[in-house]
Amino acid sequence: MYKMVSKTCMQLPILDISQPLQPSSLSSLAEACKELGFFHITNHGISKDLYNKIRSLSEFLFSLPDEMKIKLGPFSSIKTYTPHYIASPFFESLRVSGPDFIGSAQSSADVLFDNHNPEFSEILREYGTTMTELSKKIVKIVLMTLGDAVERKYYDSEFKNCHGYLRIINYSAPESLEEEVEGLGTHTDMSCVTIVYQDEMGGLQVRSNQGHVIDISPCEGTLVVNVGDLLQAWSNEKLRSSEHRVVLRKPVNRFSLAFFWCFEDEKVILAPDEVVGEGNSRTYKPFVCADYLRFRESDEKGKFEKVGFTVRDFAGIRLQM
Ligand SMILES: O=C(O)CCC(=O)C(=O)O
Ligand SMILES: [Fe+2]
Repeated sequence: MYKMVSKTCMQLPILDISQPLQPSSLSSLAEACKELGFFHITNHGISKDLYNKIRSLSEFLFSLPDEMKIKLGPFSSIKTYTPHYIASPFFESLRVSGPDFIGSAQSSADVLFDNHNPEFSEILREYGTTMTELSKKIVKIVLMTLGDAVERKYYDSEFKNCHGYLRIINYSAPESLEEEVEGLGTHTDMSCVTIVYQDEMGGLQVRSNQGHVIDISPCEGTLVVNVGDLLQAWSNEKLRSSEHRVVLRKPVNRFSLAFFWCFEDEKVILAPDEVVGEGNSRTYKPFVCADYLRFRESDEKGKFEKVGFTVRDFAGIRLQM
């Protein structure tokens, strides 16, 4: 696995997602998507109040005994819960899948709560539908960074069947704080784009092209967006899916919401000629989305999105020197 060695700080572009795109924003965004694959969005429509509600209801859920939570997975039929020690000793998460966010949240809540709890599923419906709309907007804008015609020509034909799921993540507080610990190991995301609501703790880090570790510090009112493996492959690496991780530095728990926007399972991912560009070679073989997801989930090295078995290892074409 790659060792994160040196640290640098960097200001990411902040995109106002409520406004029509300005040419000046497009150029800084194009640069960010190409170099790092990370940027911030603001005026995204998720209030602090909505986040706090999800946080307090989820914290109650995560505080339940392990024998209750384990009824939600990973070895039960429902498989929405990832317990500690799969990704890291500090990490546990609950998955809520779209497009029926209400049904998905309710099916987890029904197992855990005796009495029907409509509030939990209702706020997750609100979060999920807002994220769905944001993801569509973000994909359109990211495609525009590849040229205006790319978005017009390919959004409807290639991206209209995308779907999303939310991972509610609870990082428990580390006890000893002699040095920082890894809450989530270095990985790339198996998405087209990911939208993360991180709390004020910080700790999200990304590795740049040059191998520098960059802190994605929390920035009031903004969400973090990153490009995932599916879009990296579809764009013939014109868009970058960067390795990132989460470190814990303080003896308090960290809470984040990560929303993954993905191609449909049966989609064949192949960069269009226009995106590859004349004179360039294609760097990925065509592949079926679900086959890649299975590759990541079934292979020991690919477990929980560990680096070493990513989309490049799966479908990358090694260019002859
Ligand atoms: O918790 C975070 O801030 C990021 C989580 C993440 O990278 C992931 O779930 O893929
Ligand atoms: Fe991630």
